[in-house]
Amino acid sequence: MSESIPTVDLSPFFGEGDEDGKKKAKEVISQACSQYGFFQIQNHGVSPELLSRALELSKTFFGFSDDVKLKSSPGSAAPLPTGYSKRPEHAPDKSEYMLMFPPESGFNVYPENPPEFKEVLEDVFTHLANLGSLIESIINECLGLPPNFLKEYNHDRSWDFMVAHHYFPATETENNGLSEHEDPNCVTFVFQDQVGGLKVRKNGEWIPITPAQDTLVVNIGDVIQVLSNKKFKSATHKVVRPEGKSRYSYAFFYNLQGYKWVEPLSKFTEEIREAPKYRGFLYQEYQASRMRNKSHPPAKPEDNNINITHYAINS
Ligand SMILES: O=C(O)CCC(=O)C(=O)O
Ligand SMILES: [Fe+2]
Repeated sequence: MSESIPTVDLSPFFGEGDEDGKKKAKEVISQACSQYGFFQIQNHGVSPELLSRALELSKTFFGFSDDVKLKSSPGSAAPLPTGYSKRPEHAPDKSEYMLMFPPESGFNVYPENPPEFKEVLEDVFTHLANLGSLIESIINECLGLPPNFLKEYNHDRSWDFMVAHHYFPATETENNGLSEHEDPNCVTFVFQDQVGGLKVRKNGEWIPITPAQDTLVVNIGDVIQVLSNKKFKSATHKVVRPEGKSRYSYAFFYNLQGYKWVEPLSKFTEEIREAPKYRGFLYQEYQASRMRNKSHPPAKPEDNNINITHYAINS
C-alpha cells in the first residue's frame, strides 16, 4: 500500500476537558507538520453538507458558458483577481477558478447564478476562517511559542482568500492541473470532490492525497516554514488532471498581512544556536512576485519557480 498523510480527529478541541485527546492530536499534528507539511482533519466543526453544497454549486457555475462566467470577471483594483478567471491558453495549468476575499470585502465579485452561490461561499469562508484560527492556535502550541503569539502576529483576517477550482480533464498528451508549488501563506485548507489528483512530495516521491468523506486537507505554508526555520515544512504539491473527468476543489488561504516582516524566530535560531535558513522579507513583496509569475506565466511548468528558496540562506 502506498504511503498516506496522517489524519487527525479534531473533536477534542470542540468539547470540554479532553486534555488527553488534545495532547494526542497535537502530537500527530507536530509529526505531520515536520515530516509531510500536510495532514487531513476530521470532526473539524464545518458542516460536511455545506462543503458538498459548495462543490455542487461551483460545478454548476463552471458549467455555464464563458460569456456568462465572464460577467463576474476580476475587479482590477483587487490585490488578487477576484471573481472568475480562466488561465490563459499558454499557461501550464489547465483550469478556471473563482476567487474571493472575506465576505465583507469590497473587492468581491459574485456570480448571479446559481442564486445561492454567494451565500454558500460566504458561509464556507466564515467557517474556514474560524477553523484557521483554531489550527493556528494548535500550531502555536505545537511549536512551543508563547500563548497567542501567532494570533497577535497575524491579527487581521482581511488578507485571507478562497479559491474555487475547476480542472479540465486531461488530454492524451498532457495532464498538468496545477504545477508543483508551495503555498506562500500560513495555513491552507483544501476540500475536494471524489475525483482525486492532488499529490504532495515527500523525499522525492509523490504521495496522493486520496479524497476522504468529510475530511479537510490542511497544509503548512511558507510563512510558518520560515518562522519555524523549517521545523515545520511547507510541502511541494501539485494537481494532476484525471482522464475523462473534471475535478472540482476549494482552497482556503489563511494568510498574513502584507506589511508583515517574515523571518525565522529566535526560538528556532539563536536560542538553539542554529543558523537562520532564510533572510527576512516583507510578505507583500513575496506575494506580489509570485502573482506576477502567475499572471505572466512562463511557458514551461519548470520555469514557474518563484518560491521561498529565493530567500534561502545557503550555509
Ligand atoms: O485543488 C487542489 O486540490 C489544490 C489547490 C492548491 O494547491 C492551491 O490552490 O494552492
Ligand atoms: Fe497549493
